[in-house]
Amino acid sequence: MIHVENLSKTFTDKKRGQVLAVQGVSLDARPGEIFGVLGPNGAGKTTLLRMLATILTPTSGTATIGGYDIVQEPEKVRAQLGYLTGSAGLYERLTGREVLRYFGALYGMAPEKVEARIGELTRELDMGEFLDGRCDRLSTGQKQRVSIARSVLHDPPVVFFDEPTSGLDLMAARTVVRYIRRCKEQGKCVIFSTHIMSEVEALCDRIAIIYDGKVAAVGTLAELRARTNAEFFETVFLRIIGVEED
Ligand SMILES: Nc1ncnc2c1ncn2[C@@H]1O[C@H](COP(=O)(O)OP(=O)(O)OP(=O)(O)O)[C@@H](O)[C@H]1O
Repeated sequence: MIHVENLSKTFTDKKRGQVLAVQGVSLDARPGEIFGVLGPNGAGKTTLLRMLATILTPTSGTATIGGYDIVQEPEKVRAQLGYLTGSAGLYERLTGREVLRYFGALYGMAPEKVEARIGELTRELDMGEFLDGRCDRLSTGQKQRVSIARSVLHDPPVVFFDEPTSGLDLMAARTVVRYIRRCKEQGKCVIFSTHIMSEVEALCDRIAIIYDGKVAAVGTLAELRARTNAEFFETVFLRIIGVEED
């Protein structure tokens, strides 16, 4: 479903000069798989996802989503994709339901289809109590659920969740994690970026550890444990990125 080959992105920064944010990343992810992208701050996770979502143009390399090339066929790629970013703002004066209806129209969905999806997502994300409240009065966790609903409203086969639980309390994070599992059950290909080890352990079928813009390792949890001869996932991670443990 996702095929990435030797993808790189270099930024030119006034102060830092050339920033090699992503360097020669190759990976594949399949339908029904939760693929974790794990790495420390600044590793290049967001840049990688933004290239795949056709928001940034790669400096070199190629990638396809559902068989469509991210540079040649960006509209087709976007139709296959739901993308939840940390910075997604909601329209404060609208209710959650109004936001979803508005985005349904932007996605070009028929109104009946939009209403049916809103019903489904209200159940799946437990939004019944607050969907008709104005967005500026919602809690952080409630806003996040509306943002998730907005990003998957068109029922895309591929979803990217970029640090979806960041800033959420335990209960709100659990709702999001449950929804990510549900996406997998529905056969979607889920790319999940985080630096929270416990979420990776609980959720991901396979994991790419990104460090300094490169894939330092990719595999199942069991494969990564065997490769590093470690059980505790923090130790696995530190050994892969070559940092000595205390
Ligand atoms: N527009 C830009 N111009 C210059 N440098 C950038 C730009 N966007 C990102 N970078 C740099 O590219 C590198 C990778 O950043 P990126 O945001 O992809 O990392 P990340 O793994 O998502 O980190 P975090 O977990 O902090 O979100 C960093 O050094 C960052 O400062």
